Amino acid sequence: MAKVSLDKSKIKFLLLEGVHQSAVDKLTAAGYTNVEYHKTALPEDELLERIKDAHFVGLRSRTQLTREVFDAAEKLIAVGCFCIGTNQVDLQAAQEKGVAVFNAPYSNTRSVAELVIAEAILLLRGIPEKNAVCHRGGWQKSAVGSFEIRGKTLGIIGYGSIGSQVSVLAESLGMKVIFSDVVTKLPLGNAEQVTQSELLSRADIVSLHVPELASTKMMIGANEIAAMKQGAILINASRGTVVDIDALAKALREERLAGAAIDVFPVEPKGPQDEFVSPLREFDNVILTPHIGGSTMEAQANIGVEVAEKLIKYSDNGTTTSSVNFPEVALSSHGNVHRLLHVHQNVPGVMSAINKVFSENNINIIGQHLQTNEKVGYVVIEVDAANSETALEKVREVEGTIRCRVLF
Ligand SMILES: NC(=O)c1ccc[n+]([C@@H]2O[C@H](COP(=O)([O-])OP(=O)(O)OC[C@H]3O[C@@H](n4cnc5c(N)ncnc54)[C@H](O)[C@@H]3O)[C@@H](O)[C@H]2O)c1
Ligand SMILES: O=C(O)CC[C@@H](O)C(=O)O
Repeated sequence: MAKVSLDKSKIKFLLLEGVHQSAVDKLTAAGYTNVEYHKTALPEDELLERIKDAHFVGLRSRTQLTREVFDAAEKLIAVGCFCIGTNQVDLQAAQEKGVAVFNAPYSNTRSVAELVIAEAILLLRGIPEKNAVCHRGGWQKSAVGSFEIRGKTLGIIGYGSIGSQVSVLAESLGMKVIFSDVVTKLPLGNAEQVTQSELLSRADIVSLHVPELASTKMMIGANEIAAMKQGAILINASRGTVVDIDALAKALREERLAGAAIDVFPVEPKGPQDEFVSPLREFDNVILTPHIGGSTMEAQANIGVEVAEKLIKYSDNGTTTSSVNFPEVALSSHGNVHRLLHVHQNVPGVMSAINKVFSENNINIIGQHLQTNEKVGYVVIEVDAANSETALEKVREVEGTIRCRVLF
């Protein structure tokens, strides 16, 4: 019988943006030795070239996987975002091509939460300006404008994995926490859910922890900043599209806000060779960081393992648990049977056509696992080894098929 399950050594992993070595180690230990590793994001033309024969791609926040890239990526099976955000990936295009996308939803959340708390303390004490003055030879020894965070009100917009951890840390330091979210959330500790407008009017520090969505684009603009307390502080470690930077710069220039900490920007340099351009560079009372909220050794090592494991499981046995765009199927290893992984448009008639292939060709189905979302169906069919090649050939012809592969 012809070999239809791809040899592991032929499965190409394209890893970009310096994902942690732990990912490479995991892949290698699992038998995936064909790993092409790049320390940076690739220029678009090079990405289009390198991704052509890749079965898996791993990236962080700088690589844009557009529809054009998916069109070029003829062999792509799955994408691993070695981070939380998946806004850099055209999830719709991925789904239409039958490409599963995975991320690491928790591994760097503590790192972001710690940074936010540190920034809140530094900004309330006016440390960024005092530090800048010292560097220039000055000596601003004064308590004016310096405050403890104890007793102050922290307003968290987006009470998810990161927002809720910031909440717990802030309360442990004696802060009062209020939060707003589009979903009703169980408050941790003594935190209180309020409307966004109430939050803006009450908080001494506003910290943003929402994902990049059409609904969060520019959600903090001139009106929202005007609604904040005089002398309040804004922290954004979510996504650069969430805040109107020009409106923020204006409020800082007018001394409406006492300071800000911004980790993410509408346009971020592609790498160290590019200049970081922002109207916020002029302010000593703004902490500017190069999108490193989640960049700690602990977080990156954990992310490397977590995402590599998800890619390995999908490659080895078809499991899609926790994919962000794909129906979730959890499978154990397949022993002696062969496993067909069939991705199809979720329209009436596809499953009956697939099942007809098996009955008409007298192929016994040993096991079948089906999950769907509104666009895509993912069915895993276990068959006897002797029948997998015929089954693969026939189900590939079923109308509505997006892709199909076999594992053994
Ligand atoms: N700076 C960094 O390095 C860094 C690191 C990790 C994550 N992030 C960013 O932080 C974001 C949040 O991460 P998370 O793990 O807490 O995500 P999460 O999905 O756990 O939480 C997001 C929360 O925002 C809420 N939300 C969505 N739209 C909202 C709106 N319009 N108003 C109020 N709440 C809204 C959601 O209901 C959810 O509770 C990520 O999507 C990512 O973009 C940045
Ligand atoms: O590592 C990165 O580039 C992105 C980190 C962060 O924004 C995330 O979404 O997890």
